[in-house]
Amino acid sequence: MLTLDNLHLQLGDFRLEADLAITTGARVALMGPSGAGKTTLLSAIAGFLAPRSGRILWNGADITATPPGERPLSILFQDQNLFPHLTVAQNIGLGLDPKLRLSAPDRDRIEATLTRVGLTGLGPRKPAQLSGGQQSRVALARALLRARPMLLLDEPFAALGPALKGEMLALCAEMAREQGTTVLMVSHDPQDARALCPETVLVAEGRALAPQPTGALLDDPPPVLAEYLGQTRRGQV
Ligand SMILES: Nc1ncnc2c1ncn2[C@@H]1O[C@H](COP(=O)(O)OP(=O)(O)OP(=O)(O)O)[C@@H](O)[C@H]1O
Repeated sequence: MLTLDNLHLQLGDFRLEADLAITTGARVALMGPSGAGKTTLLSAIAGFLAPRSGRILWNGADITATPPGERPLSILFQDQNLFPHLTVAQNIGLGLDPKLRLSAPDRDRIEATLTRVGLTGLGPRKPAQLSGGQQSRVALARALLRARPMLLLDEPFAALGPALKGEMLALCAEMAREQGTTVLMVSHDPQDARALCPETVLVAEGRALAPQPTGALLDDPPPVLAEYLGQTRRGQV
C-alpha cells in the first residue's frame, strides 16, 4: 500500500495536498487539468521533490526521506533518459546495476527482456540508431528488468502515434499484472485510463483526491474534469 499521509507539496507559488492510499497492485490513472499538479505529485513520490510536510509510506515504512534511487519504484517519464553513449543493452543493464558490472546471467536476462519488448538482437546499437518507438521500448525494458513494486508513468509514450502508444501501455499493464506492480499513470486520454486503470486519482484545485472507479468518474465527471476533457454536459453553460 502506498500512503500519502497529509502530504503538502509546494513548487514556487503552486501548492498541492494529498491524503490518500493506493492498494498494492492497483493501476491508477492521475487525471486533471493542465498545471493541476500531476507531475508534481509523481515527482514527490519518486523523491525528486521534498514535501513541505506530511509523509510518504510504502507498506507502512516511511520513505519520505529515502533517496530516489532507493525507493521501491521505477519511473518512465516523457524524456526517456537513455544515455546516448551507452548501447541499448547497457542502458537496460543500468536497471540491474548502475555501475554496469554485469554477469553472464545478467546479460542473458537483458537479451530475454529485449525479446520481450520486441527488440531482439538490437542490444549492441546506440539509442540514436533506434526509432522513437524503439527507444520507448528500451526504457520500458529497463523498468521491466528493475521489477520494482511501483511503476510511475508520466506520459512516457505521448510522442508516439496512437497505435504504438496503445501497444506500449498494454505492455506496461501486462507487465504490471505479471509482477503485481502498483502503477500510477498520468493520463490525458480517458480511453487509456478506462482501458488500463480501474481507478483514478483526480488532481484538481490544489488537491489530489482518493482513488475512485475510473468508469464512474468518466461517465459523470465533476465540472473541473468535464471541462478538462472538453466535454459539454447537458444543463451546463
Ligand atoms: N520548477 C517550478 N517552479 C515553480 N512552479 C512550477 C515548477 N514546475 C512546475 N510548476 C508549476 O506547478 C504547477 C503544477 O505543474 P505540473 O507539471 O505538476 O502539472 P501537471 O498537472 O502535470 O500539468 P500537465 O498536464 O500540463 O503536464 C503548475 O502551475 C506549474 O506551472
